[in-house]
Amino acid sequence: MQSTPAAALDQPVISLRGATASLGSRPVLRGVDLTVRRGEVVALLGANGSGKSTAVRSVVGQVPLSSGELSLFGTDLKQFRAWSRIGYVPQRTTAASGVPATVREVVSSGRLARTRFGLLRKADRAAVERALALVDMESHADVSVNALSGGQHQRVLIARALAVEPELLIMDEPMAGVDLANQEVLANALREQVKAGSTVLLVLHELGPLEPLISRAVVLRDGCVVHDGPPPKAVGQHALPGHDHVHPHAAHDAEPLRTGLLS
Ligand SMILES: Nc1ncnc2c1ncn2[C@@H]1O[C@H](COP(=O)(O)OP(=O)(O)OP(=O)(O)O)[C@@H](O)[C@H]1O
Repeated sequence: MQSTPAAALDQPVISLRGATASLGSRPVLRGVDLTVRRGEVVALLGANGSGKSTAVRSVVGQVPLSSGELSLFGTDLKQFRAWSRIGYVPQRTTAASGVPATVREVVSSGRLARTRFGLLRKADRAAVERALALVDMESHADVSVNALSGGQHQRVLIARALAVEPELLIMDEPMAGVDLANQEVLANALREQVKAGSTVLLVLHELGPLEPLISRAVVLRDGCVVHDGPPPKAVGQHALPGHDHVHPHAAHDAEPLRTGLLS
């Protein structure tokens, strides 16, 4: 990870203020405020279509805001160039690009943002090996990505994002379609990253094995933030799939907090 001047440590890593964005003619973000501070692990939750992916895609500059403000590491998006400080794992993709490539080659491609002229030096190669080890894929390093299972693809994509040694890791539904054994490997990899001081923003459908790592949850509904605080605990009947969540701190007569977390 790069060293950061002390003054910059106080700046939020992500500051999104009053963000609005549309896809086609559809308003998808309708005034979203999202702050992620250094060392936090923030889960972005909400029902299908509530705007979670759009929010993180706007954070990484893939969806332009129609209005509002976004700064990364204290720098306005328009001036921000330090993309190698951010590792991004998009939603539902595979590590295979159609071009024959090994696991190590795909993970190495994640390191290119840190290199000059695309040349991997010793430290770069070491970072690639560390990333492979974090997701427990060293033994598959020379295997073609075309021969991997869905869960292994996800591990390779996460290793590709980790190879850049990001200060901020953004992952969009990293556990989607991943079996339990692979989920455990990913949860361990994330735990190591958090221990090393990374800041993390995760889009999640349910907290699952990542729950112990989450410091704060932001819940979206119809493109608006409806909760920003402690992660909701799915308990009893509400832990069953299909149930809306009731927040444990809500007043007795309060409306249930419908996160869509488990729907
Ligand atoms: N290219 C597009 N053009 C128009 N509408 C879109 C486009 N992509 C997504 N949408 C719509 O924008 C809304 C928000 O989508 P988004 O993917 O951000 O939601 P999400 O909360 O991440 O959902 P999911 O949990 O299903 O991934 C959805 O209603 C979706 O149908």
